[in-house]
Amino acid sequence: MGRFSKMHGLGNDFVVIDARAHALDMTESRARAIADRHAGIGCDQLILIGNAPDADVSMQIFNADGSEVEACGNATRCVPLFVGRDVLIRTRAGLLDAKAVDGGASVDMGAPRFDWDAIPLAYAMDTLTMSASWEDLPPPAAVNVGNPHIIFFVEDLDAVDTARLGPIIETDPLFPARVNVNFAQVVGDNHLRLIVWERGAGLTRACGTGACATAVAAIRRKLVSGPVTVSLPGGDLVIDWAPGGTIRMTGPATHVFDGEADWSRF
Ligand SMILES: N[C@H](CCC[C@H](N)C(=O)O)C(=O)O
Repeated sequence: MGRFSKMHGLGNDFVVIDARAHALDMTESRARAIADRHAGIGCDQLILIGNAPDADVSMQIFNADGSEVEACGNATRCVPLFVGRDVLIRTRAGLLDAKAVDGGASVDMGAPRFDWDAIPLAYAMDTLTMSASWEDLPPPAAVNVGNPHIIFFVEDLDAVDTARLGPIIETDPLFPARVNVNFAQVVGDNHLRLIVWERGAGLTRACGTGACATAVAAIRRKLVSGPVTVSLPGGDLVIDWAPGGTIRMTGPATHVFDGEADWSRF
């Protein structure tokens, strides 16, 4: 039997497994089965905490569709709560410094990348205002914050059919690794509203890396100035970034319950 913790960041929910003492072979199909909300435990992402030679812990991230990915902002904020102290985390996107703050955590998410081949895109293009369009959406921006994001700034977020447009854009051939799709509305000099169709998970109640990417793109386009409050369906995150620097994300982290499971059954 193996223990797990059910946790979330603003309703973006996770099954967190401590694999430091007993390694667990996680495959796409096993991750998908665990994440299944009807036949499994249910989560947007599955998080495996392990050992790392150059950090306090390692973190592996699997989307609900089983795909292993580079970064997850909301889960990163849960790690200090899960481990019980501030931690340096080794991820596929690099080393992340996560410190517990009242009710959550503050994380240095590293520096954003903007080159077309760092997003990645299938061919060269300006990523501040892309020469690509989908239906009547405005020209987007693209940012890599460890994982790939495209950001549309719209006049009326409630008028956008995010559930229909999200999967179309996520799987567009312009994105060889697929993409997380961010729909944002500027609501103040330091305030954005955001809805995210996540690669490999669909519409979630919050996306930490999406909030980072969207705040960075808005600052680059001079639509807002930092620190930026990003209001997602599940609640608010505060993102601070200045050109040339790293991104600081601060927000809640919640432990819901612990459980036990026989992983061989998945
Ligand atoms: N769906 C993302 C991973 C989870 C990101 C999100 N849950 C967050 O809080 O950053 C991807 O495929 O890159």
